[in-house]
Amino acid sequence: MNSQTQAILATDKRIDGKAISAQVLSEVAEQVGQLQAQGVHPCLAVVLVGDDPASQVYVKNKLLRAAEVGILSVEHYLPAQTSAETLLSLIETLNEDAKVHGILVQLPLPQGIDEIQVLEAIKPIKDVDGFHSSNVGGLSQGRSVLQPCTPSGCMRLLNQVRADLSGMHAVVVGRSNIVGKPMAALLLQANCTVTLVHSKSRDIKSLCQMADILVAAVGRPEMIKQDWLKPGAIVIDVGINRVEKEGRSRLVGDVDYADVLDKVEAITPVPGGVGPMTIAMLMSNTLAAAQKQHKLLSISAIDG
Ligand SMILES: Nc1nc(=O)c2c([nH]1)NC[C@@H]1CN(c3ccc(C(=O)N[C@@H](CCC(=O)O)C(=O)O)cc3)C=[N+]21
Repeated sequence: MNSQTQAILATDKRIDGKAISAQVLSEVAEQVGQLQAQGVHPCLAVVLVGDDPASQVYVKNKLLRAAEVGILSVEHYLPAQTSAETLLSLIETLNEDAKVHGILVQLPLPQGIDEIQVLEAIKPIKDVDGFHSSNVGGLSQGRSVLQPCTPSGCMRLLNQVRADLSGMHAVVVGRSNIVGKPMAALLLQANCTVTLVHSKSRDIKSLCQMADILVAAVGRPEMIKQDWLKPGAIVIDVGINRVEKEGRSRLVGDVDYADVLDKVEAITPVPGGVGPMTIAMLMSNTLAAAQKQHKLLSISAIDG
């Protein structure tokens, strides 16, 4: 095999999150256009507390994507010392503002603010992150509710490789409320056998070796190597780790991409995999929230 063929084969295995997110965004843009024609202008409110530089970059990217698909946005930047009362009263104002369809409070919040209390204050129908207990519970019951963006983006990427995931063994590494737990719920809904692995699990490596689908969401740079995988596994890498390599700052995932590439059927790169999908699903959720608030979408289970 010459190196060019090898390169093409290698690219074939790469699940192109950038391209797939562009597809999602163009579908969203089209539907936003239809809503606008009916006089509804979908609008996302983004709240950022404090001055974490990574959060500022993420928020900026979200606002750029919103503008591209025709979703309006309002930004609220609050200082790190903001009290819980001030933040809660802003959320109340946004809840009551009929022009605002989606509310996103960027995480993590500064220390001293109770994250759960803040997320619970957002009206479930405007909860485009899917973090309110009503949406978390609805997801676990298999109802059609607003779903967390990163896991739903991962499902979209998986469905690009296989339309039907029934009976596959999915191993999710990491049990966060934002990724691991909702990811397990979505995979279960797609009829996978699901193993949720975490820091207290015994023999993590051999659990990973059982995976037809491996979802890595632990935040440990390049932890997963070739010998952790079953041949032909499908790998979704949620990790975004900034590391110093050859004197430069680079982003790497939780999976050692170069090491595992030969062994997998398909794998998401970092960057250009799950990250762009997360933002695309946020736009899709904002559209769905606007449709629902104007009774143009019959998601029976999302209520005010
Ligand atoms: N309430 C809330 N909702 C979130 O969805 C949320 C959050 N808080 N806090 C932080 C995390 C992280 N997150 C990312 C979104 C896009 C990329 C992304 O687009 N990444 C690019 C690279 C970006 C870069 O170069 O840094 C990529 O992977 O290709 C990454 C990370 C959303 N989050």
